[in-house]
Amino acid sequence: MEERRFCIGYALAPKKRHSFIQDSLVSLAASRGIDLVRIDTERPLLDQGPFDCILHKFYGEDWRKQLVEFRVKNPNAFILDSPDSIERLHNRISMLQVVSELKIENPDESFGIPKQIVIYDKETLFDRQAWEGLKFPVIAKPLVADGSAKSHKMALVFNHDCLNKLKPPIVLQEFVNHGGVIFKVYVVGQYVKCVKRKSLPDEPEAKLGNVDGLLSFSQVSNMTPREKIDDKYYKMMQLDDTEMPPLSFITDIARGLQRSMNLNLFNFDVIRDSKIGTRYLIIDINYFPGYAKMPGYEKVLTDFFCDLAQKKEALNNADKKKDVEDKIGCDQETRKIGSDEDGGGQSVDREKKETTVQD
Ligand SMILES: Nc1ncnc2c1ncn2[C@@H]1O[C@H](COP(=O)(O)OP(=O)(O)OP(=O)(O)O)[C@@H](O)[C@H]1O
Ligand SMILES: O=P(O)(O)O[C@H]1[C@H](OP(=O)(O)O)[C@@H](OP(=O)(O)O)[C@@H](O)[C@@H](O)[C@@H]1OP(=O)(O)O
Ligand SMILES: [Mg+2]
Ligand SMILES: [Mg+2]
Repeated sequence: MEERRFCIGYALAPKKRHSFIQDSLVSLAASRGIDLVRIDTERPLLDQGPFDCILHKFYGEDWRKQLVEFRVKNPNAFILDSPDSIERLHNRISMLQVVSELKIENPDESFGIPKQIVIYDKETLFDRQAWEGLKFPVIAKPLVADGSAKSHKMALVFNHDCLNKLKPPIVLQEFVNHGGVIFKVYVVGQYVKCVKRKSLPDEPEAKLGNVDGLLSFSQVSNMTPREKIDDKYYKMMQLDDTEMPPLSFITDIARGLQRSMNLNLFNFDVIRDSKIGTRYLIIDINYFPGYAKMPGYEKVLTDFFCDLAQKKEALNNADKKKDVEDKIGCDQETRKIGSDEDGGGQSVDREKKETTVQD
């Protein structure tokens, strides 16, 4: 009998394609019956395939429409992840709202988000009342987090004097001292992996020198050594000495977020408050992050794809069984109704299948 293969079409921007689709991943997946096939986003999706699953980090109205059409034609295929679920991560307020709504019972650790406000216009930026309760330094982050270079442009703000340089809409988030180390938690379906990365130093104003009230930066944890804000500081930093957060606590948060956001592929950034060593703050959530930086990413992703293949198989089998049952049911009905034409030709109203994968 011919081997049944599971075909995943991927639609990724060039940068992501180069980092994620590595030979090591493609060959491991292929050896376990999974084919990774590039989707040509310049051509209609429905002209390509067939695909059992679509993996995408690609935006735009046209792409959304194409996914809707694909879903109608392929109700048993998976779309990772649903554009509606991803959408929430494109706004830094809605992104962290899910964290605030999350309830996790844990006697030893607590979690939340830093104090923050959203500013839509210059006028409000200078309105001291709007700042009430917010302490300097703050980090100004673009409200929109759509993956553009602009959306990663941050600024550390130390006082009111340089507010003119900020461009709303922005989120102003209190800077929390956290020992210069950030925890990145990668989620792939049920899999959760927490790693350490370098971050901004505690008391940045003192550590980074005279910074004129405002210091701009972008993607600190991705920086190459040449770009680091203060190389001496990073040399001094002993990343290895930093204790990891309790894994079960992090896993609980990851699973909670996954459930409420209905996403399979994301990561989130966590910092530990230096003042309250058991308090963790979630500062960022990213859709389809740089998984290739995760140790052993090929196996993790391949295992996840294999799980999908099994789920798809189960769906197909359930459909086949239903078809047989319907056919039998239908034949009996036809026999009962006799010559009633409508009775025999009824189509089955199929249960709407979710394209995201939940256990
Ligand atoms: N409230 C905060 N307190 C202290 N440091 C922070 C805070 N918010 C952000 N940072 C630092 O700034 C960096 C960038 O912030 P953030 O993660 O929100 O930006 P991003 O551009 O969305 O990052 P990514 O590349 O992970 O998508 C963080 O990795 C962390 O080092
Ligand atoms: O490749 P992309 O453009 O998707 O970049 C993503 C980047 O992954 P990369 O390592 O592949 O650059 C991620 O890094 P890690 O959190 O894993 O460190 C994170 O910075 C995301 O925010 C970026 O997504 P964006 O916010 O820009 O959509
Ligand atoms: Mg981040
Ligand atoms: Mg981000």
